[in-house]
Amino acid sequence: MALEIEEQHVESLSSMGQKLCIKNFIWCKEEWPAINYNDFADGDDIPTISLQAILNGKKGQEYEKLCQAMVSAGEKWGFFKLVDHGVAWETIENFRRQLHELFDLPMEQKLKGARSATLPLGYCATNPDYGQNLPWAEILQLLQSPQQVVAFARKVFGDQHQPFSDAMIESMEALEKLGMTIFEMLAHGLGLSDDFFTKNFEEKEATMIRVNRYPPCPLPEKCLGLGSHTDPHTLTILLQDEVGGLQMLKDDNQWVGIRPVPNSFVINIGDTLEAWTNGRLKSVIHRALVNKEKNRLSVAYFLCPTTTAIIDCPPQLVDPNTNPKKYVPFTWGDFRKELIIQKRVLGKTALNRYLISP
Ligand SMILES: O=C(O)CCC(=O)C(=O)O
Ligand SMILES: [Fe+2]
Repeated sequence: MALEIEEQHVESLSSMGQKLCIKNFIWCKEEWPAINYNDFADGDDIPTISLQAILNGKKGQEYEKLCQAMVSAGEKWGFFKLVDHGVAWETIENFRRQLHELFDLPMEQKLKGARSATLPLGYCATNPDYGQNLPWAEILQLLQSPQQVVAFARKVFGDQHQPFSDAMIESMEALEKLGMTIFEMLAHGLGLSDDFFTKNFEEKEATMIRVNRYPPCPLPEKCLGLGSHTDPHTLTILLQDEVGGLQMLKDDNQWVGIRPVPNSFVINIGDTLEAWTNGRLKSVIHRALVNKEKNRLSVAYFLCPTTTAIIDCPPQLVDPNTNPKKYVPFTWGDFRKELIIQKRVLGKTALNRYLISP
């Protein structure tokens, strides 16, 4: 019976001419999840931060408290949930609807916007770079570039591209604005000038969005939507739907599910921000599980600095005795090149090359 399942053709993730079976997606045993996609340990969840008190733009005592709370969450968990964040929920709902419509199209039509062999931008069914341990996911990656969004949408939808293009561009703009607010708050909470990070984000097109849609999977105990990894960028704003499946690895080496909350974002620190803050803010390993019944949609918005931005931790975050400088300065462009060559990042291997004493 088990073998029969493994021989089943995976239509939703097989590109044209490719015939993938479930067994192609089975991960090595060490990676098999021991807890389910919908297991959430109450009390052990990441902190929730509400921006309600500062939505009117006033920066009083409440602002100080929130900045501190954000930094503490970044230090202890590397993750937090953000509610009352100021992004109109209709914008997000419409975006999600458009994304589902895209993924619901016949494979043939989606492949009109397929990524090329050299640039990981566009649509792909699972990830062809991986060879083994294939992610059980359809993926769309695009840069924050209205021209690129429209070019992609035109390939897939032709003259009917406008609703998709508009929804994608509007959401990217809202996420960018939210990202800058978070960066200002983190800088403030760390005792840096408020624009310490944001002034390095002038090149909007450096930022990337990845949409993951995980189809129902007949063998969720042996497959993964996305294997354990850290995000190499600076900060991720993640939108997950109500299904659940995102898990993070706590410092006691236990996986914990991040319970979906309506109208919220999950924010996590990436490797580059960990280096930028000399290890104060933590980039934490996480993964996405799949399930037997439901499609799951998640959108990861990876904030990336300008190509020439120099990632160098400020002196305020270095103490020669207790916390010496951990990384040599590097540019985002240099690190990004490494990431493209390396293709699959396991742990923080790409960043390790900048460690002062590995
Ligand atoms: O699907 C999720 O919840 C996680 C996605 C993620 O970690 C990523 O795209 O980097
Ligand atoms: Fe991630």
